[in-house]
Amino acid sequence: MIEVIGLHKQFAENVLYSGYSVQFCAPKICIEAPNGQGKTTLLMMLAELETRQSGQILFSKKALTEPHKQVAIASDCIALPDFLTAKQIINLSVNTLGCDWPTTIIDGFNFNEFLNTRFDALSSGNQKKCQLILALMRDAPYLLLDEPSAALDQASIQYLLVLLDEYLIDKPNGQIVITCHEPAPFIERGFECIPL
Ligand SMILES: Nc1ncnc2c1ncn2[C@@H]1O[C@H](COP(=O)(O)OP(=O)(O)OP(=O)(O)O)[C@@H](O)[C@H]1O
Repeated sequence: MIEVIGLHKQFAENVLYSGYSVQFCAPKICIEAPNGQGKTTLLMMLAELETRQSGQILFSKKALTEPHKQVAIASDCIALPDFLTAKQIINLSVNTLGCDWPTTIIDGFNFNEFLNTRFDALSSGNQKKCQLILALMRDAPYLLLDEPSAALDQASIQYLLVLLDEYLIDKPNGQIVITCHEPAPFIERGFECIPL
């Protein structure tokens, strides 16, 4: 369970969260809220890639000790070295995090033919696939996906849904949190929708 307690977050004068508390109890959560409400910022704070002014974030009642091992996140907000090819970027994760080369996920997303394309030359859907591959290959117990279906073709959305169906099977304390403006397919697959 992920628990946010008394969160305060603002950018300059823009207060996004003031004394915000929430418990994400269901294994699969979909956060739905209008543009600009702070969904991406919340995911980034959960992954400790964005600071907060105050408040606590607990995972199974504890603060994270090794965020890069415990949490994997995919978001357009996370800048990738876009002068590298997709294969080189994936290899960075293989080498630095000790993950296996994600053959099955790359095949599932029909991404093989784009591996030698520079990230900045990929289409938006293929950039999204690359971000998802990088997060999913880490097999972390907590998986955070920021608008994972945005820009994906239908076949890839279906593949993602199957992957997410199976993701938690070997992770009894794991959780998936996504943000999504079109949550219907995720709700059909057992995601609980939570407003901010
Ligand atoms: N690094 C930053 N510096 C300043 N303001 C920021 C920064 N990151 C986000 N914001 C602001 O915080 C607010 C919330 O942004 P965020 O991206 O979290 O919203 P969101 O709910 O994910 O929106 P969307 O549905 O459009 O993706 C916006 O007003 C945004 O401009």
